[in-house]
Amino acid sequence: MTVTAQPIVTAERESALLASVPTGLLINGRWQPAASGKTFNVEDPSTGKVLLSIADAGPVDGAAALDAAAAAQESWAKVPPRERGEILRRAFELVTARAEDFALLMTLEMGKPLAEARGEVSYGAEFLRWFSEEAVRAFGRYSMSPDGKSRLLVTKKPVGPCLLITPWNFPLAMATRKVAPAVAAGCTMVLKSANLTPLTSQLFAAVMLEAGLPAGVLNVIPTSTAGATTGPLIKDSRLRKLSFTGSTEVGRRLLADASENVLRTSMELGGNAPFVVFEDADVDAAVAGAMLAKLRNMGEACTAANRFIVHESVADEFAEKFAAKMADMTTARGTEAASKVGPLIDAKSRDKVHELVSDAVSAGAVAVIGGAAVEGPGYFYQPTILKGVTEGTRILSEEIFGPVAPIITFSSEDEAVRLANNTDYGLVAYVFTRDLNRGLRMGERLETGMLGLNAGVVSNAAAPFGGVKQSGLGREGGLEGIEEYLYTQYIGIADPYAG
Ligand SMILES: NC(=O)c1ccc[n+]([C@@H]2O[C@H](COP(=O)([O-])OP(=O)(O)OC[C@H]3O[C@@H](n4cnc5c(N)ncnc54)[C@H](O)[C@@H]3O)[C@@H](O)[C@H]2O)c1
Ligand SMILES: O=CCCC(=O)O
Repeated sequence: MTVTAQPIVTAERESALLASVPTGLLINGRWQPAASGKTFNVEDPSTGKVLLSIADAGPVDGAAALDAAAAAQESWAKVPPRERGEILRRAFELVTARAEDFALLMTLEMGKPLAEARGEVSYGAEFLRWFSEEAVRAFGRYSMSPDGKSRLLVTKKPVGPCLLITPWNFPLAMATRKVAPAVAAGCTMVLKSANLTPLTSQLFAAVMLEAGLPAGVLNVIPTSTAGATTGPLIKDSRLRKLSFTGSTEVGRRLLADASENVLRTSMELGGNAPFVVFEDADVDAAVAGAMLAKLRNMGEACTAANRFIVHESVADEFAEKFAAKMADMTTARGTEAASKVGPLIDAKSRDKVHELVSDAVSAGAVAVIGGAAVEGPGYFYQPTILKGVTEGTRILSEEIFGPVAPIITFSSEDEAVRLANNTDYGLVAYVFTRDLNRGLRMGERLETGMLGLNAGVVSNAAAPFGGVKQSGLGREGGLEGIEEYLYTQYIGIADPYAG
């Protein structure tokens, strides 16, 4: 749908916000230029225009950032948990107070509609609040050995300096989901933000300093040369943990690099979520869930439903109702009043989405709606539904990362399970059914780290987020999130009653 321009923020407001974003590297509490003096451009994916140029870290800056993190580790680990929690709580209040700035910045650099960006601010800020509460609960235990002859003291300690690498698609939440538990646990950090969307991390780091985080605890090194800048850090024996969110392809390479020093790792990788609609589902509820699971973040989410596996008896009704909702999804710059779907992140991503659609169509699929890029500036793609997709088509095995919903049908529960599990990924699945036992059976049979039961979104700071198979290792958020930044130490104590 074409719309007349009706921006809800002025150009002056955009410029003023951009002018307030720190453009340096954050090393040891100071914003500074890259040692090489180099900068790189950050672009608006709705227009292709440059928003800002920021310092471009290289290996020398990476080393300085790790020096700062390593030097701060001992004193930071001694800061009382309550104090660490209070810094996080203040950061939560500050991000919330500046919610409009964070939302607009994400819309500008990443493209998501402003309303969605506001949703990400709440989601991202919640990790700060959640871990402000968890900071004081990293308990160990004291117990008697089974033979009664000795005592066992088990404590939790911060793992030490961490390298955090984040993707471009959720510029705030992917950073807070790592930084908050690391702060709570008492770890120092080097954050390598995504080169396509580094601005939100810059503003977030400024807020962390304002909240009272001591110099050196969080160091931020945006860079256009990710491998060259972070590679030496992964090999440095002072680094104790790598937490990566991004593609399975890059994660696999980093895991190999991390094996050299036997680093602790957390890997939040790609997904290929099945969205299963049974014949007994409430089809309207399934369509509402599908809109969320598919169109949240323009489909650029690891949790995005990638394969709609629909019972043959309700497939036509589901596709028609889904298409009617998709037809209302106006594509426009996220600052436009009418915008419901923003641009994809770049031309490469948009072209890859179209390649997958064309491949499916040439194998016999039919576009119920959409099926093409949107003409004009920016990297917009039409919300698309494909019917009659056949097993073995590329679109069913690769992450689409765009607003495209391929539908494949099934006739029995066993077939639905087989189709859903037929992937190397295992992040999340969605199941729509009115039969609770069937829902629980699907939970037991599906090979995923998370399941949305009659729900199109599972993301929640209080829940353990993460996958199995090639979707990753470890969990972020929930009670489990802080454990990724702690190690267990055991002290064996002689029998206190012995002579
Ligand atoms: N499981 C999750 O929680 C989760 C969350 C968000 C995104 N993702 C996944 O992320 C992908 C999209 O994000 P992306 O395109 O930014 O992924 P990506 O793997 O291309 O990049 C992720 C990050 O790694 C950096 N990077 C790339 N090569 C590197 C190297 N050799 N050494 C060090 N760092 C390197 C990038 O600069 C970026 O900061 C999708 O596959 C999506 O499913 C997963
Ligand atoms: O892209 C994946 C992260 C999505 C989320 O945290 O909800």
